[in-house]
Amino acid sequence: MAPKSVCIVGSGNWGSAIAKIIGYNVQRQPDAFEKKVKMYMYEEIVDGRKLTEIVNTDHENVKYLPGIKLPENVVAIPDVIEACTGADMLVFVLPHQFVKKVCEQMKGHIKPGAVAISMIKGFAITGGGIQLISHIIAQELGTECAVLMGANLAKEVAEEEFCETTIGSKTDSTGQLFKDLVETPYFRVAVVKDADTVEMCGALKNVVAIGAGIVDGIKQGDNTKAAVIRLGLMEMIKFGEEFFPGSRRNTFFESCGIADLVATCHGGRNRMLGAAVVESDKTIQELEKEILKGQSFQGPLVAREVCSMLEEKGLCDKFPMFVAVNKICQRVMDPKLFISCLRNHPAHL
Ligand SMILES: NC(=O)c1ccc[n+]([C@@H]2O[C@H](COP(=O)([O-])OP(=O)(O)OC[C@H]3O[C@@H](n4cnc5c(N)ncnc54)[C@H](O)[C@@H]3O)[C@@H](O)[C@H]2O)c1
Ligand SMILES: O=P(O)(O)OC[C@H](O)CO
Repeated sequence: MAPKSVCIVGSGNWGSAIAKIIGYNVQRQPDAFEKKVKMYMYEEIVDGRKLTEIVNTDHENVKYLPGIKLPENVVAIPDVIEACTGADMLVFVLPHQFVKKVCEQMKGHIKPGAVAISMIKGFAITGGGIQLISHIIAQELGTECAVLMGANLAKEVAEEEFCETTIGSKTDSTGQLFKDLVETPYFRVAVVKDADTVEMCGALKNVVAIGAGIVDGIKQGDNTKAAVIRLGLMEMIKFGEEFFPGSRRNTFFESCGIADLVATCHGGRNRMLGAAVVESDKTIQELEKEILKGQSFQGPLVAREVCSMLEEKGLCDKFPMFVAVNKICQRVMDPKLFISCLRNHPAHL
């Protein structure tokens, strides 16, 4: 079989870290993958130069993953149609709010038989309710779409610190193909079939991470944060029962579940946001700009998406932590009341 060509759709903090892995891995497996990896990059000017030009000349994404050299076979392309045309494998790694628009541009330009994977941690709300991003990609582009989620803080992965991740794929062949593309000695991949639960975990942990940050902001310690992680996990399992029936309990014990909760609740950007919301009066947008300098917090948007579904279904009482995080982000609840929400959690009744 001819080597497969790969296109990465996205080039932020995680997009660049995964591009480093893929760029090296395709070189190690020339029979399986084409050497050139195309990476769609949303164009912007950094220090008077185009970011694509910086990446293609200096081989570093100075804005989103500074200090990390990218392999020279990763080529940044500002036109998503040019980037995806002819690709056999599409790796989606954009902040979730941009996915629909980018897919609309790609529609009609996808190679027949191409397969996709989503590394995006979020949901979309459509007329039909809450939707998984991988389902949107599959519907829009007519491709199979697997997912990859895990305890994977981008900087640590880019610095080659050991971690695990979970690929969820309904077919073994696609799961294995993407495992071959991304696995390294420091980035270990488990493949499971329960893809929807894997993806749901990746999205919901962003909300719990804000809760962990709120605990830091109100100066509570590790016991309280552990309670947030545990109660968050309970709400994630409950959310699966309500919205994604058939979830397997074991999936929550993969890297995409408990491990990502632990990592994000200690070291993630959404945790930082939770603390900042307590410590300052600024809006989420102002905090995003100030703290992340162009990167994106996914948690507030996911909290809003989740709570709009819970309200519609009359389920808010069963998910007090998700609801409280959303209200605190919306500035309609005093963060000091977060603890009473934990104290009165239905898991204690
Ligand atoms: N950063 C991490 O540690 C990490 C780890 C695992 C998963 N994730 C997930 O990966 C996804 C992508 O996150 P990230 O960290 O790579 O991105 P990021 O937070 O660095 O986001 C910035 C990216 O968005 C792009 N962008 C801005 N405006 C755009 C537009 N209008 N259209 C298209 N793109 C636009 C920017 O060019 C940049 O590439 C998210 O769902 C995130 O939850 C992130
Ligand atoms: O920095 P966060 O909070 O977006 O989390 C990053 C990753 O999802 C951690 O696995």
